[in-house]
Amino acid sequence: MQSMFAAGLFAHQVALVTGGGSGIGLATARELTALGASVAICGRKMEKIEAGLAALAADGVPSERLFGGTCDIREPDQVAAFVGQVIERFGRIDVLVNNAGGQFPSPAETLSPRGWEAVIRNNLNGTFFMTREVATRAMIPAKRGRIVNVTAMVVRGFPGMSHTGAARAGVENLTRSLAIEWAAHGIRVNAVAPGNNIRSSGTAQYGEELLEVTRKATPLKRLGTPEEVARVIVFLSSTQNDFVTGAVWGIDGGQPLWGELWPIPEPEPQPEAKG
Ligand SMILES: CCCCCCCCC/C=C/C(=O)SCCNC(=O)CCNC(=O)[C@H](O)C(C)(C)COP(=O)(O)OP(=O)(O)OC[C@H]1O[C@@H](n2cnc3c(N)ncnc32)[C@H](O)[C@@H]1OP(=O)(O)O
Ligand SMILES: NC(=O)C1=CN([C@@H]2O[C@H](COP(=O)(O)OP(=O)(O)OC[C@H]3O[C@@H](n4cnc5c(N)ncnc54)[C@H](OP(=O)(O)O)[C@@H]3O)[C@@H](O)[C@H]2O)C=CC1
Repeated sequence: MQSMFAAGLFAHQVALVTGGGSGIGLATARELTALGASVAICGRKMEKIEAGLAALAADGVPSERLFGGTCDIREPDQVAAFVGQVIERFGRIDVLVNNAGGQFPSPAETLSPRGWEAVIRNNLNGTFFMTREVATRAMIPAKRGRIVNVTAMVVRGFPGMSHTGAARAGVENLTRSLAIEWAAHGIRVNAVAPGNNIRSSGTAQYGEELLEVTRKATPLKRLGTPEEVARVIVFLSSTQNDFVTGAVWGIDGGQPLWGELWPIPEPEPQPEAKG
């Protein structure tokens, strides 16, 4: 497909995409490499990273512009080691896409403390560890950088997944704080919030039935694609948008504006107040 971006827009630039072995992360890595970037991808499972690197190589990206390895973003030591490898390999990091994340459905009342913590660590702590490492070691010294945090559509809360709703809202607020703190360093920080309606390797785990529910709750009456989300991420990653910072960009087919999101038990009817 023809790109909406100018050829060579990311030539001589380096991007680190967490969770870049699958789904939205891989679609972002493909768009960035097609535009000339060198890209480093990481995830917990090496098979996924190898599959991602193979897909990028099959696109025709030369191996000298690709790097991948395992890194659990929840572990500060692994984050430090991976970022060090990327800097050693490419010498710089211009773009960080914090895309890695995920959770499991659970009613709040039965969430165990460990379950809550697992999801907060995966989505909020991990994003912070990676962001600070890349900023302090590559972007602040270079006085330039663009960070894009992938969150989720949480403006209406996230009933049934309150842990991830809280974590993603935390990332959105972190986005705003760092956009201000690091403006002086030439670093822009933005977030992209996909609707909970993107057909990907991630949502495949939730099953076709739930995807159909979420499609029906979307005014545009279809699911989004990882490539559509990737184009918003790439737009915010480019130097063509240097006046955009601290923003949260939704890409959701209008989902937050309308209707019931998905079925959780309906609240009980309540008597009207007397006076
Ligand atoms: C209404 C919905 C609308 C759904 C609407 C559909 C739209 C969805 C939109 C979003 C799409 C995406 O995000 S796409 C991305 C999709 N991918 C994912 O979501 C998978 C990501 N999940 C993971 O990576 C992991 O499960 C992760 C969250 C990090 C937790 O892994 P850990 O190894 O840290 O966890 P463990 O050590 O195994 O367990 C830690 C605790 O968490 C609990 N725990 C772990 N998995 C659990 C599970 N499936 N169900 C219950 N509890 C679980 C355990 O019981 C433990 O608590 P104790 O028992 O007390 O010890
Ligand atoms: N698809 C959708 O509708 C929506 C997606 N999102 C979010 O968008 C992002 C991408 O999702 P999507 O592409 O759909 O799903 P995927 O499951 O394909 O992508 C998640 C990626 O993150 C990696 N990852 C997860 N946890 C960690 C970790 N602790 N450390 C390092 N890597 C990790 C996974 O690799 P590995 O398992 O090997 O670690 C995987 O490659 C996620 O944050 C997701 O929650 C948000 C809203 C909606």
